[in-house]
Amino acid sequence: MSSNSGIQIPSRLPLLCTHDGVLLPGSTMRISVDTARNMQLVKSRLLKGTSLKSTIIGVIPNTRDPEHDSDELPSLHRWVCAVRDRQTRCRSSVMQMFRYETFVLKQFEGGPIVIYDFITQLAGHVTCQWLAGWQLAVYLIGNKTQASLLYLYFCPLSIGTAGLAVQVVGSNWPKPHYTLLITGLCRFRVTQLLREKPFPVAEVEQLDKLEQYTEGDQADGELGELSQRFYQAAVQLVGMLDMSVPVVAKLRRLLDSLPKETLPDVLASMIRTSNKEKLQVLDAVDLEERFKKALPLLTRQIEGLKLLQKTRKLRPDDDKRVLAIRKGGVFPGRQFSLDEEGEDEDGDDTAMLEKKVKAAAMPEAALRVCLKELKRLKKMPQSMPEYALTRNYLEMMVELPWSKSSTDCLDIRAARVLLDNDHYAMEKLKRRVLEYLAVRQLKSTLKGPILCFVGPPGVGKTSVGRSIARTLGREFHRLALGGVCDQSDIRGHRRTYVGSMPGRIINGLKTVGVNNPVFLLDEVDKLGKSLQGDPAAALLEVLDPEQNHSFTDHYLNVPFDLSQVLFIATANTTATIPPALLDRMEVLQVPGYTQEEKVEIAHRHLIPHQLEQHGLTPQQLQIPQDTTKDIISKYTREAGVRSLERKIGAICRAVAVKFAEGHKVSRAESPTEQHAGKTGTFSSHTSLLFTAGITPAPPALLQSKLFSHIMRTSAHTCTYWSSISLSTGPLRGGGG
Ligand SMILES: Nc1ncnc2c1ncn2[C@@H]1O[C@H](COP(=O)(O)OP(=O)(O)OP(=O)(O)O)[C@@H](O)[C@H]1O
Repeated sequence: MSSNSGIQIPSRLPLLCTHDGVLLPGSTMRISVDTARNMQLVKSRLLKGTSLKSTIIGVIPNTRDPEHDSDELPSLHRWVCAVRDRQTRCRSSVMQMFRYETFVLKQFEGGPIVIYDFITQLAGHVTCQWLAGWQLAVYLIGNKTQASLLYLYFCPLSIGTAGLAVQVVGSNWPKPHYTLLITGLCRFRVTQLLREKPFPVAEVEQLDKLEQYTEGDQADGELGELSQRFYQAAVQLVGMLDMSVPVVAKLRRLLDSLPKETLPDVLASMIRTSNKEKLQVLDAVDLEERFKKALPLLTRQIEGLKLLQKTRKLRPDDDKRVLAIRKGGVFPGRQFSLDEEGEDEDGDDTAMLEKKVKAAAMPEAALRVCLKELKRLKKMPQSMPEYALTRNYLEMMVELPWSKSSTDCLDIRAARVLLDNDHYAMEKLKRRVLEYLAVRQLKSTLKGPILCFVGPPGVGKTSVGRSIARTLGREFHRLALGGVCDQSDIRGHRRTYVGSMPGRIINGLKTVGVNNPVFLLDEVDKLGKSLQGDPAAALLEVLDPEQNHSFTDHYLNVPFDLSQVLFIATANTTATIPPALLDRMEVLQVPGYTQEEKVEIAHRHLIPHQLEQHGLTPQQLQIPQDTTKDIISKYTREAGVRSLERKIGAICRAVAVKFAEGHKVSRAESPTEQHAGKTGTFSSHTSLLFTAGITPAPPALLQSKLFSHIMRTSAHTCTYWSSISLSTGPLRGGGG
């Protein structure tokens, strides 16, 4: 503004009434324009005008509640009055009149008498939103001796800020609106409203003379002292901030170069102040009064900062909070505030995002795209729908593990032990996996092959995949491909689509946070096909070691190197896997288990696992091998062990119920206590079945449909069966 000497604002200004806050001279703010009048102003004045003058508009703060603000222009040119009998009527009746009994007063006598104390009283009762922005004058009319009758005269705040529209951005979403970036130049007073439609234009009187600031004549007397105190307070405030932040350093320099008269406006727009306080500063046409109004606000901010520094030691990562002042540039840049609480993220989040982009260690191509998007983002108003899309994109890009990988801790002996511990049998499969791991140990950049475990359900294909990840010390991620029939599930959507997202591969990488996890592509044989494309075809690129170093997800639109990812696929059959996909994988058949193997798997893995799952100890429940064999041969018919595990789970639940009930297995109740050895322990075949509600029934009963049904169903049913059995007296048969 200092260089603006000689600029005179036009004597006629179009008026923009805004709810967005109070524009003070020397500050810049964004104003959202969506009312019909304001839209008209933008269209016919800002967008059509060609001269500098046409970009200067008058901004009138309209702090009435926007919800209750009608399309009507605030009564700029009307005398709006209310009557109050000072003696008899209570204030609420004033309020009512204030709101509903307004009328046009044609004649009035006497001069304006502003009764300040009355205004203050009233201000407490009128919602601030409603009152603020209105200048209130009270006229005493009629017989001056009848002072009880008061006429209130309201006229809208006639002081506003002439502003230069620096940027106009329009959008049609969610409804047509413009966003203006306006820099405040000086105060003006509305002297006469010239027209109201299509947008208000008024005759104005310029209040702050722009050139007066540049003349440099030092004020003396009280004003000089006040301005010096204000300057020192401003220096103290800036000194409390982090000087390494560029905007703070710039502000410090500005404090010295700006004329002192401008400081109240500039500082009041930056520090934490309410709209009401800003209005008071705006209303203070007299410079001395303005300093007096703004100085307490500045002192309050300093005290607040001192308190904050006392209560909270600044940590290095707390510069984020200090950065909260970075609401853009300093005067005449964007309006910025020292608000630390609540909205610390908003203003500087693009700066944070930029930092994250630079720290993400992404390849050059990706970095270039990100920086370009970031540049666009900075220019975009936040209200634009594309703002959110671009932000989401950038956030996704910075979260991806471009060069973050876990270190393999591969020891073949340990791997063998681990695989043996996790899985019984499966010799062929384990041998091949060990070979694969051994080659990987020798050549860490091994490209392929991609292993595909094919076998019936429940034979441990998925859990071997998990074990491999554990053996390698890598992150594990399972992609369930069953039923996937849209290729964008794999490759993502292009960003032009509404609600676009990256594909599962990229999402999985984001979840695990490293670029070398073990990805288990579960059920590749159940991939579907639809009008949305063939996901199996999209997988071809992913699974081809020659191509997957530059896998391009449609959403990211930049290549991501998948060559470090270890892909393992599982399928129940190769018949439905597309040949091209099958060709890229090494198929390892995982056959079903024999009965003996199942018994071993049950006792080594499934029973301990189920006991742990049900909170039981091996002392509380021991399942004899005979029982396991019975369950395998008579109640499960499967190649894998999933249903066997379920049956063991059913037994555990039944036993858990007994223990939870504090059930003591007494001789009278349980004929099997002798087998159990001690009360509350279930170990023998008979006691086990008894406890699970599976009574050691005679062979005929064992074969019966009812018994099979019980074995197949829940513990609840089993308990029911138990009670029937108990009530029928001592049990016959059963072994142990
Ligand atoms: N050899 C084994 N040793 C130990 N546990 C096993 C073995 N085989 C299977 N299991 C167990 O069986 C359960 C089912 O295994 P898993 O889910 O891996 O089967 P799957 O072959 O992937 O089945 P599907 O084809 O239906 O996905 C798991 O709890 C697993 O631990």
